[in-house]
Amino acid sequence: NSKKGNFPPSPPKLPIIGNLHQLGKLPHKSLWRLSQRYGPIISLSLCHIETIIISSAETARALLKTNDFQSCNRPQTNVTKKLSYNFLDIGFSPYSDYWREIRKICMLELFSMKRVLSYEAIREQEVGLLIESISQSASCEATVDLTQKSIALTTDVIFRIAFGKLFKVDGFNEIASEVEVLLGSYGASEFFPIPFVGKIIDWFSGRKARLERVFNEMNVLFQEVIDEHLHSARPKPKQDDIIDVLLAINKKQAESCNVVITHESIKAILFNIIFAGLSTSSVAIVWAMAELMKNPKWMNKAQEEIRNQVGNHGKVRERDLEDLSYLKMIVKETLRLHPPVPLLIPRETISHFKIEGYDFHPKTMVQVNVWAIGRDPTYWKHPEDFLPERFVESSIDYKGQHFEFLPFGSGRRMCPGLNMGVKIVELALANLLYHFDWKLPNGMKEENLDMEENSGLSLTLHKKLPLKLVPTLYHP
Ligand code: HEM
Repeated sequence: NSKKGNFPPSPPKLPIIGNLHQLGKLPHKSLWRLSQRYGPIISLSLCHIETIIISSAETARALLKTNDFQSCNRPQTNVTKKLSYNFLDIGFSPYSDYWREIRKICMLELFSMKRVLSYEAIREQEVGLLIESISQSASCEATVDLTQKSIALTTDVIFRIAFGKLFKVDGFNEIASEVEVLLGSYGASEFFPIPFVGKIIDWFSGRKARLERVFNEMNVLFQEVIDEHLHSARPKPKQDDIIDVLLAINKKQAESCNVVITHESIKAILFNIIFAGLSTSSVAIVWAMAELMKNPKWMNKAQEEIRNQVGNHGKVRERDLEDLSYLKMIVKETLRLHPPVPLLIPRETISHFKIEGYDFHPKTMVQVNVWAIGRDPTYWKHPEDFLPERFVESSIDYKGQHFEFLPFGSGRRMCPGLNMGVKIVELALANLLYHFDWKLPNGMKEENLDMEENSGLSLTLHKKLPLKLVPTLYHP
């Protein structure tokens, strides 16, 4: 290593693999333990990749606010390159004129509050169907797999928003989990000091073939829906879906825009929207319900608020959500204890800067452990407890300005789908609590409900075991 300077503290390394073995099965937890020992800025060598881990609100602010521009690149891997159509997307594309332009267009056209609200009917209909299907189980006191139901809900909502219709794709859940694992892990070609040897290892281990297969399946699906949209016989939709919006930009932009949104860029953006929106929102619904099962007092309080507010309207509509302040606190508390993306998406530094006297050299990978920050006793009383009340009369929110609470990140790379994600989580949760009383199956006690996180080579933090509950229909 030829770089000089004041490096952050680092745990002892092994030859070749460096600190790789210290990541363990749950990297956010292992890194949290290391930060308690070595401080809020630590440096690790993951084979030959230099990585800095940030684990306090102050250092997160210094990175994501003070040095946001200097650190807003994304590390490039074979997986992100392939799945993002050679970096034509928003999430994995390096910082560039193209990325700035495409993110600006998407913020205005796809993620604006107006656009998010335009999909209200889709969310309400899909949540209605979810409630209908759970009601059937409730009528015969059958157990419901809420993990599977939440994934089905968010998939259907995102598909309808993106493609304009439901698309039942055989094996889509497998593609989705393959994408998650590929994105959340590194292959030998990234880590191995000699890239050529790494490529051979990835070839023999089957990783390369998995990537090709997943990409091809995803590509066929995206091409099919784009072709359908281009087909002149397609009836004019009541409201534009994401492909309509992007195709319209593609048509009119040639004269006015610095970058061109091609069909490849549309597929890359679809890749982001589908995979960024899907599991993040569904895991938040699952964790919230699991925490409420563990804390029946909070469950009752939430149900009381919702049932009083909604009365006998028969369902919670999006316009009711504004008045459900306790429900909103539950969502915040869930995102604090179980941030769906616990280490954010890795950043890469563009130029040199210092935080707390430590040098950050160009091309260093940086990860922010928002899971650890959300449990830091410096900012949170009883940090391990699920206490929605902590947000009463608190101005703390998740919009990237309170660095002790960053479930959507902060700065230039912050999640643009925040409004879309929060709307679906709040609406689904409110309706699950309005329509049903819930108990654990087979007389299980709250304290025995398993809250283990999944062992995870995935960017998203899942509950390890599916959440299975027994619903009883509530009659207003
Ligand atoms: C509860 C739901 C969600 C959570 C917790 C969440 C969280 C995040 C986080 C932590 C990041 C990385 C931010 C960073 O690196 O600083 C991110 C990025 C992103 N999210 Fe979300 N997200 C959610 C829903 C969505 C939805 C519904 C969409 C799209 C419809 C979406 C689209 C994106 C995109 C495109 C990026 C990449 C941004 C960039 O690199 O410029 N997210 N999200």
